[in-house]
Amino acid sequence: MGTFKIEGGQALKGNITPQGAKNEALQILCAVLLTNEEVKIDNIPDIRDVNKLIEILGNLGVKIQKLGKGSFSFKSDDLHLDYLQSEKFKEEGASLRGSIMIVGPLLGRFGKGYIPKPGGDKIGRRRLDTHFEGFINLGAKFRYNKEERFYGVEAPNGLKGKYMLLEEASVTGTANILMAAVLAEGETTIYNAACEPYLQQLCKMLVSMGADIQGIGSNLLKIVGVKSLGGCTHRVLPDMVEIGSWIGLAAMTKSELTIKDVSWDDLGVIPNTFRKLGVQLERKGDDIYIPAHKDGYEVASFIDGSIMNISDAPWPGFTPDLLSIMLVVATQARGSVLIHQKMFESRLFFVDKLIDMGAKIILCDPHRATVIGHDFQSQLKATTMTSPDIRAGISLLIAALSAKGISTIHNIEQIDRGYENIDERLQAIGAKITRVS
Ligand SMILES: CC(=O)N[C@H]1[C@@H](OP(=O)(O)OP(=O)(O)OC[C@H]2O[C@@H](n3ccc(=O)[nH]c3=O)[C@H](O)[C@@H]2O)O[C@H](CO)[C@@H](O)[C@@H]1O
Ligand SMILES: C=C(OP(=O)(O)O)C(=O)O
Repeated sequence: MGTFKIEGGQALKGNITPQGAKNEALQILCAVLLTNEEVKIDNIPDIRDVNKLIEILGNLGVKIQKLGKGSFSFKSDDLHLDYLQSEKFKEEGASLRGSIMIVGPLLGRFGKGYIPKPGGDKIGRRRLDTHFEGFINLGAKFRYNKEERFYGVEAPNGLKGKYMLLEEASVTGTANILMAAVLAEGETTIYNAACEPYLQQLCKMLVSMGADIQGIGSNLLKIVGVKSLGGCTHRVLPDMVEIGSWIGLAAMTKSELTIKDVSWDDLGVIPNTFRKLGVQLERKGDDIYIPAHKDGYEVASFIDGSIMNISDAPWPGFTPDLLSIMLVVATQARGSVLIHQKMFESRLFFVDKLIDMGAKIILCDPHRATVIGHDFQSQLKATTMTSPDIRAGISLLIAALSAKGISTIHNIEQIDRGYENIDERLQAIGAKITRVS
């Protein structure tokens, strides 16, 4: 189990450039399975989850070449599909969430796809029904081995396009069904599709490979299947959750930071949601400039004077992956705020650690926490903690960087799952953070 030691309480300063987006990279990498031609991808983040997926692709027989930092070429012209039945795959496929998205492209191209119950954060139930109902709609036969927790879909006679209304706008579910539908016969309609920028990016990549997709960016996708897809080049967007993490870090440590090349137009409500907590940020070209919040930041109130509420919703709503960061930023705001995590059931339990550090938080139930901000009248106190999931992990790291004294965070593999080289990048803007094991 890896550990960070963090000496908090110092203001940071400088520029930080966000990595390529983890959740986009996971979709895009799975799409390389759809063609036997070469696909070149730039701005792939060097993080644990992405590297694990690249390893799975390699074991499946994809020819992979590293062209430079974050830049890879993939060629899926001679796949070893028998790997999908191996014990090795059962272990490797189960180690991250993103691996689930190999099923759609494999089913679309080869008429069969398999996956063990995927991993990812333990943040409550994470059902896969939307994925498999979508494949069944396209004509696949579904089987599930309960003992081994191993899922399979098969369509030896190919897939047929269909109208479907998804039960929920699942991000990976939409990506998976879409990647199967692009090679199905006839027209598929996916209503209540997830439509976040990373899915739009996947759609654009598929179109550049020769797919026919209408409605990109909306929750109604119309796909006309094609016989085969060709190669393409694609660049991954900057990671909006990392960008939000750096905004939160700047506010909590009263630091002046510039976040470079953020692709502002793809950030949706993220900048304004930080403004609800009183965090000032300015657009400068495609950068975000955050001044040092010397006098702190004050929570806004609703027009009717009721308590501010920040909650998640499928895109274009506020991403659930930034709520833990909002919560930690709220601990030093002037005013109170209700954080409502609607999607996941067990993502707020980490507040215990913040309470230990002196934060004023009432966990109302597993989905809601009321935070009464300190307005920097009282600093959080350093402590020893263990990171339960990726976003709780980064939130605890931000808390530790703002706290007085030396904190220790264990299980930092959770943070490394989604943040590239985080210790060195934070050291470059003045943070006192060391990786001790
Ligand atoms: C690898 C990857 O890309 N992971 C992301 C992906 O996970 P993932 O695709 O697994 O998440 P889903 O979009 O399927 O659903 C997330 C959770 O929200 C619930 N739900 C979803 C849609 C909806 O309309 N109502 C609803 O309640 C689901 O029941 C589930 O508990 O999307 C999540 C939601 O943005 C993010 O937190 C994850 O970081
Ligand atoms: C929940 C997350 O990731 P995953 O879906 O990979 O567990 C996340 O990135 O916040």
